[in-house]
Amino acid sequence: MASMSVKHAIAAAKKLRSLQERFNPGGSDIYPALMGDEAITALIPSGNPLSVHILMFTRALREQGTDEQYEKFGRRADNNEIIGTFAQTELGHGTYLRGLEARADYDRGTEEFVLNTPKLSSYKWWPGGLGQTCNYCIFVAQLYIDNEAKGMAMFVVQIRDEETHMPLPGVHVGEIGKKMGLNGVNNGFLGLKDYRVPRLNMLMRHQQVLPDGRFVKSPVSQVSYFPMVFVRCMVARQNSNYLAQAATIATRYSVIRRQSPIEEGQPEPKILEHLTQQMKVIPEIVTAVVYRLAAANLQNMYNETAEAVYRKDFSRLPELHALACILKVATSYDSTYGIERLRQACGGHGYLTAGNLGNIFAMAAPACTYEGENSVLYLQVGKILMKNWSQVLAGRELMPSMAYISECSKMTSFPQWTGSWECLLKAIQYACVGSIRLAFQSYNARVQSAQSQTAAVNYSGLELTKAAELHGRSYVAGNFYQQIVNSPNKHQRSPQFQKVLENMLELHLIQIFFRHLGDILRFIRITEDEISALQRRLEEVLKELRPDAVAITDAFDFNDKILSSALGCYDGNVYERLFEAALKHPLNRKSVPDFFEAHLKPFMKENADNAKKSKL
Ligand SMILES: CC(C)(COP(=O)(O)OP(=O)(O)OC[C@H]1O[C@@H](n2cnc3c(N)ncnc32)[C@H](O)[C@@H]1OP(=O)(O)O)[C@@H](O)C(=O)NCCC(=O)NCCSC(=O)/C=C/CC(=O)O
Ligand SMILES: Cc1cc2nc3c(=O)[nH]c(=O)nc-3n(C[C@H](O)[C@H](O)[C@H](O)COP(=O)(O)OP(=O)(O)OC[C@H]3O[C@@H](n4cnc5c(N)ncnc54)[C@H](O)[C@@H]3O)c2cc1C
Repeated sequence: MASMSVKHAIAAAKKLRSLQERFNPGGSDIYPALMGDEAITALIPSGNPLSVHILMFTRALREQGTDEQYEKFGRRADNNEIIGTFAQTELGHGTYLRGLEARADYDRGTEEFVLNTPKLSSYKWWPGGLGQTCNYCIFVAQLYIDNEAKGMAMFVVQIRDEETHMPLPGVHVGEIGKKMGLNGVNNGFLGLKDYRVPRLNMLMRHQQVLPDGRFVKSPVSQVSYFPMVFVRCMVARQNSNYLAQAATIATRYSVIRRQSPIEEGQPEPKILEHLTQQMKVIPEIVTAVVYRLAAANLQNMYNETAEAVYRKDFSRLPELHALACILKVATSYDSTYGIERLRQACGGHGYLTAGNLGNIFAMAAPACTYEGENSVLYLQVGKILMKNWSQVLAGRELMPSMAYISECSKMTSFPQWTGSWECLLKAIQYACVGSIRLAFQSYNARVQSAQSQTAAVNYSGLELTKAAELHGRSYVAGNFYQQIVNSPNKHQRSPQFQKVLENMLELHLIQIFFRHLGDILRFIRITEDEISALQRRLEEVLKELRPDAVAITDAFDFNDKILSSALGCYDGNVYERLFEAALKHPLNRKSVPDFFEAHLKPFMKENADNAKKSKL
């Protein structure tokens, strides 16, 4: 599987390179890299072994290396002359980066770093492509000068000979084993023993070790985390894509499959005529659209921040970090939940490999873990919200994406309930700010009672993660509302299209309202009649969107090859394709399977003989 994936990945990378040269010669590299990875990954159901090379190795060289280091390593990496990965996680540490055990000791005598993974738990473990594909990596290690720890640093390390691909002396490298999915990626392990690299192999754009061993600290230590921020932004886009693929498959299947008359004596309807089926499928279509728009917004913010960081302006890093965490978590959680719900909406055929929904789930699910495990990133955002609440209490202005927190903090009570979109959006924001206030009271009480900040974060973790989740909902719903209601290009839309968008906004806001009804009722009084009215509107808007469901998913414009699903093909010939896939199964090559003579027949004969004996 790995070699097939590498072959496909190389072919796709070549194709994309030629497309880029044709349509976007010398254009900005960020989009093709994204498109390249998404397109290659979409074409290789077992995952793209070049993904981390495209998304992290080349980017880290560009953003963390000096211009000279980019000339030496980055150009060759961008041109796929060398293939690398991002080797940060270890067998014993993934989340707590300050606990990483791999070490780089500076030898001023030879102006080299001596790299070691001192224990088994220090081995790098997980990096994509590390097992068999890569001949280089970015090796993340704790920097030591005269045995004094200086923090994390990144090193360009060649791990295999460029001609023979043999592991170099001092390198122990291989594949970590079968996974739930993405088995074409050859995630690997790497051990280094007294492995020497020249001083200039340490990426030194933001921090330096001078020849005599003097250390020049980075102006902002967190900028070394920037490669992860990029991938978090990319995950938001990638996982909304996975959800859109699953929604396309389930929608198309739901208008082909007929089952269970709604009226006695009537013909069996398409299953999408059942209201409960509409509730399973249509909200996921809308969620995919909502996250695609939010991810596009975040990507723009990343690009702007990356350019600012290049100019040594680090001011926008904290807001980008918070939003990248929020969107990476919300999109990966909601897409994996949504893909599984869509699989269940396709009955038994949803469980067939030929439907491809299981594989889409297996591709989407690890995003809840990699690039920062979701609960850990929610805690990050919870901490940031605590800091911003202190700013609110001090009357200071907040970052733009948190401005609503200041506004809501000034409200002594929630205004008269109207049920309008603005009312629903404000309700989610108001519940978020209420949660932040409660979390802050708990957190602050702990700090006041002499708990350390780290301990107070841990013991306030449930309230911090709730506040973070509601902040994510507020940001995503607010972005969708702005794009539908206040977009500058709204007048260019036909009234029919605007109506479809508004129906999607109505559905999204009502769905989020019901999903967080408990969180909202904690801070806002809403009567039973007002809630029942929203229930009616939910049923109504599902009915309104039903005729547009296929058109919206067709607009995602996934080629049948990308969907790779017998249930979701454009021509709708589901049963023919399911049967065609079944007949291709190796077990159908012979009428009598080999195991009959070898196992089944003796087993049945033995049982028959025993039965006869017991009768005698
Ligand atoms: C959990 C983390 C963030 C903890 O960071 P740490 O420095 O240990 O401590 P703090 O939480 O106190 O943070 C200090 C300070 O730094 C700010 N900050 C943290 N992260 C960032 C960031 N990325 N950008 C900007 N600022 C950041 C934080 O807000 C604090 O600011 P103050 O103002 O309060 O001082 C860290 O350990 C972490 O990120 N862990 C997760 C590790 C991870 O993401 N690993 C991914 C490995 S690569 C991978 O998975 C690849 C997958 C392949 C694929 O995608 O296919
Ligand atoms: C498919 C895949 C691809 C990957 N590719 C790469 C790669 O290319 N390069 C790379 O370097 N890494 C890669 N990783 C590793 C990934 O980044 C780590 O798995 C991730 O950072 C989590 O670290 P961990 O697995 O060590 O879990 P741990 O950090 O051990 O966490 C385990 C669990 O403990 C809990 N936990 C941990 N810390 C806290 C906390 N502070 N508060 C509360 N709970 C906590 C969480 O529930 C967490 O799920 C990949 C992982 C996967 C699954």
